[in-house]
Amino acid sequence: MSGIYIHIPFCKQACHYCDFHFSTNMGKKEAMVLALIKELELRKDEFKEEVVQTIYLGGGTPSVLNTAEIDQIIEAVYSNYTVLGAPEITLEANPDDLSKEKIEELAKSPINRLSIGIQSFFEEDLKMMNRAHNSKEAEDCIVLAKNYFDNISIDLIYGIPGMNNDRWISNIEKALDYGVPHISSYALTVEPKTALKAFIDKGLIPTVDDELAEVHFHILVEKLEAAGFINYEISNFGKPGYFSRNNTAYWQGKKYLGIGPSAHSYDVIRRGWNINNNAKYIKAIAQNELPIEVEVLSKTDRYNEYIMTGLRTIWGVSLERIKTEFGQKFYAYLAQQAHKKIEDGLLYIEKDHLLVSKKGKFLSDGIAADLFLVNLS
Ligand SMILES: C[S@@+](CC[C@H](N)C(=O)[O-])C[C@H]1O[C@@H](n2cnc3c(N)ncnc32)[C@H](O)[C@@H]1O
Ligand SMILES: C[S@@+](CC[C@H](N)C(=O)[O-])C[C@H]1O[C@@H](n2cnc3c(N)ncnc32)[C@H](O)[C@@H]1O
Ligand code: SF4
Repeated sequence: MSGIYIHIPFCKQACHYCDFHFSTNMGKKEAMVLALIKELELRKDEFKEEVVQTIYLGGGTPSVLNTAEIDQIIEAVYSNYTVLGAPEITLEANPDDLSKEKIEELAKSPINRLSIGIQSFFEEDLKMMNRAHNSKEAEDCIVLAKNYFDNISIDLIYGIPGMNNDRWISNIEKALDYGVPHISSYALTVEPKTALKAFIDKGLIPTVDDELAEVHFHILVEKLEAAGFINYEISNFGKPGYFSRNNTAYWQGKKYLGIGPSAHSYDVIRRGWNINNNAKYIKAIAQNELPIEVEVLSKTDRYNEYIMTGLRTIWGVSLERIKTEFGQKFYAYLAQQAHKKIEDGLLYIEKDHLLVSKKGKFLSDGIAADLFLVNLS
């Protein structure tokens, strides 16, 4: 099982909180599509033993591409890689791009999973975050998309300053009313060098309140679980049969190739990062150079990575795998570090797997960090 991630580095406008790589200058869109296709060709040997099971167009905003561009990119995957018979092919889309015509066209393309960046159904939140869509577009696009796509996910953000519990509950209830089978939901994070950070520093908007985010997270888990969703990863909830195969492969440590500026790649022993500059990326690819920085992962890096991702998921960390893949020294260290957290009710062991309890869930990244190793190899 392996996946290909393709980063589309353009957005119509910058959301105040976002530090992902994108440009609002669409002038290079055509050249970028050609460069992405060429990178797919240049890197095909890295995946010559692999069967691609998921293709994910993320961003940035992939829905700024027209369907001919989307088709060309997916075609380049098929012509250079071995692709499973029925792969999951996701497109991240923003509501303001999803007109009826666009959705109809997308439905004719190979895309079979639509991940829509709703974030909130409320005008106040959307304005505060500087989203390009309004609340009507947020609602209309789901109704339209449901006529053409079965596998739909929406993204929602919580812990937004000014968002009280009632507004957050309404957002969740609207998502449930629309009957989407998958929801990804993130706590608003204040990233350095974003407009959000500058506004908070100047006192123009209240700071993001961690306690509010934790309350929102627990409301989210309770409501979605009651509605039949499984919280299969801290930020991801799916009805049975609708877990994201792409994300699941990441969390289970499968290989993936990241194409496009800022995309990262992983092949179990190495991690690669593409340059996060559109002009430099296009120039390098045109010269048949891969603008990628590669880091070889030590055993300790791989252990830390497995602890971090494993504890975020319902599959947990396999103690057997720790013993066989990393050895007795790693296992003994983990057992010793986990002991206190098990006593405190933050972690538990079930069927030889270490898992985060309900009490520990919101804190899972911090709990994982306490189990990290620094220098064993
Ligand atoms: C990078 S966006 C790409 C997809 C699309 N452009 C969109 O906005 O939905 C993927 C997800 O990351 C979320 N995200 C980005 N920065 C975030 C932040 N600082 N805090 C919480 N969520 C964030 C977005 O809101 C979105 O749901
Ligand atoms: C994991 S995705 C959000 C999940 C998604 N809404 C879904 O369909 O379930 C969040 C963002 O992570 C980023 N991302 C995912 N894989 C990446 C990769 N290999 N390289 C760079 N960015 C990546 C993209 O910006 C993407 O928008
Ligand atoms: S959240 Fe999505 S639309 Fe907003 S700037 Fe980031 S990538 Fe672009």
